[in-house]
Amino acid sequence: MQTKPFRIGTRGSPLALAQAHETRDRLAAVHGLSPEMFEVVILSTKGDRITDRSLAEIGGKGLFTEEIEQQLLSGELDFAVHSSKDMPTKLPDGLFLSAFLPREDIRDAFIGRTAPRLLELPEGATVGSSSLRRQALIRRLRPDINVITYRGQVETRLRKLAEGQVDATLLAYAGLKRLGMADVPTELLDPEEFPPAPAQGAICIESRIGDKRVNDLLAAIDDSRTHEAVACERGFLATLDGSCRTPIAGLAVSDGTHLRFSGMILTPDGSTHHRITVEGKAADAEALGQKAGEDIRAQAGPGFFSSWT
Ligand SMILES: NCc1[nH]cc(CCC(=O)O)c1CC(=O)O
Repeated sequence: MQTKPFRIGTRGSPLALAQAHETRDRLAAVHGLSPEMFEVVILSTKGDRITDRSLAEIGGKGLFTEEIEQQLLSGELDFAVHSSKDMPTKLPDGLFLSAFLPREDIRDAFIGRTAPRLLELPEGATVGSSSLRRQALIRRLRPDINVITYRGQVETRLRKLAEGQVDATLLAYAGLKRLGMADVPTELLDPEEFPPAPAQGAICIESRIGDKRVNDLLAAIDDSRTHEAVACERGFLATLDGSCRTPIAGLAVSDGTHLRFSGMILTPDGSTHHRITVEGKAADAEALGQKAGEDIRAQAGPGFFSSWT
């Protein structure tokens, strides 16, 4: 039997730690293991160290994952826990997303200081968000709003808001709930009008391909519906060459047999957008997402994408 603890890699933010602890607790419970059989190893990533520039400026890909993946590949870690939303669509050779926890609420939360709802903000109000998707969606609904880049951990963003640096901000409701801050939002945005980022609200586990001992352990907590939904959303993102530079939204729902995906792409100024919906077998999740990506690309035409560069 295994005697050395499994080493779990995570970032050190309160949200990352909450996610790693939830994963550890689920694994311990399902396998009847003591929590001491899991050691949570905290690593700092480039994304944690650079907080004064937007993710798009730094060049989003792998910012929150690179250091952790190196340690997975070298065998320092057995697996890593991430927000699926932060994962590049292409992983390093030898690694894969082996399991997904049951998805949290997928909605974006609006936290308003000078008005409780996005559409009620005063003319010309300032909203802080570093996400190009949120920036574009805000501008689509409220072109008068001044959107400013706004990064840092959830706690930092809420402090800046309380200090009056902005009128409002947006955060994933999932993260707030995991931090015990479910009552912070003043509005939960309708996912039809304000669709989430691909993979929002889903915790994933990354591990080595072929590491049977670890992957068997992880398979026991994999939520297959979340796994299928995120595979579809990431297929969409990958086909559109998604990085943090692109305003892309997408949400799939799987009932285990059937899957339905809706995606949206916008110009960064929110003036133009396209939507797509596809349905099919849950088993074809990734291919369905890719097809949605190809179809929306054709629908939008090449002129649309010049706004992204
Ligand atoms: N690095 C940003 C990030 N990655 C995952 C989450 C939230 C949790 C989730 O979507 O699972 C957040 C913060 C936010 O968008 O508010």
